[in-house]
Amino acid sequence: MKFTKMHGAGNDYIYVDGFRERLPMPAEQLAIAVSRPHFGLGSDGLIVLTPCAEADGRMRIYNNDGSEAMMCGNGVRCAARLLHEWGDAKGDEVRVMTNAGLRTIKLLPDARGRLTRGRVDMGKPVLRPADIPAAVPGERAVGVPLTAGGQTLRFTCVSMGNPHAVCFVEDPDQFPVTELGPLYERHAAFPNRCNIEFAHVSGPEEIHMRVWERGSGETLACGTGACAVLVAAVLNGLSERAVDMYLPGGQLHILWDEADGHVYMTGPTSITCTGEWLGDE
Ligand SMILES: N[C@@H](CCC[C@H](N)C(=O)O)C(=O)O
Repeated sequence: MKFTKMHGAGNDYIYVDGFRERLPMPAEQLAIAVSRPHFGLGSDGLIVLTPCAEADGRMRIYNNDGSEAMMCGNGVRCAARLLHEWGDAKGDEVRVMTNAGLRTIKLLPDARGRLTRGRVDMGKPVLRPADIPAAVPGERAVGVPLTAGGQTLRFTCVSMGNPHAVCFVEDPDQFPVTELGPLYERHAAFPNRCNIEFAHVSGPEEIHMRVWERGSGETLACGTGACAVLVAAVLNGLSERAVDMYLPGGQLHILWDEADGHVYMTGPTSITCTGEWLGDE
């Protein structure tokens, strides 16, 4: 099976061209196999692109534990670039169908004039707890206290196609993300588990964050997570509606547009390598 390894701000996936390649095993099993460091290729998960009548391609995303997610913000930029480079999408505006609906990506030139950057219309954030889903009372989950590991933290919950819970802390670099992340991922308030973000607003247009991803553990970046953090910051009156988001693997620009209520994410894509998976075990 031929593959492409890509990352967006350090969030790395194995991409399979399902237009022309056949998966050698069910995608859930393949995601676990290819993602394993040392024994596989090492990645945050697997992304499979296939034909779609209503878009330039369909994207399905699997975390490295084999669970399927609805959306991947960093992945959808990489998917758009691949569909463009493979010739399956004509022009620099690419439409990708995801389990969370259609996403449109405008490919943008980098400093060398190559179309490696992407601006994604991520749609409207979902704020009603029942739709996230988050089992908390009220119309919106803003600053809700949740207890895990003997301490109580306040979370703002947002779905960007997948569920996110955002906690504002003093210093994300020093925060025990790998200790508390897994406890909150599986907290009773989140019936489908949850992606957990720890963020610090360092200026009205600048936020630093780390993320514990549902099904993948701590990753270097999460696109839907960065969008959820901005929405949470605005809902808590902490930032402007457009910010530079700094993650351990890179930087994204996020805007929550007042006019149409959509969130727009702009960021990079990088191709690490292409190759052939033999899975000879
Ligand atoms: N890294 C992604 C999100 C991947 C899915 C997530 N772990 C989930 O299970 O919801 C992104 O860039 O958005």
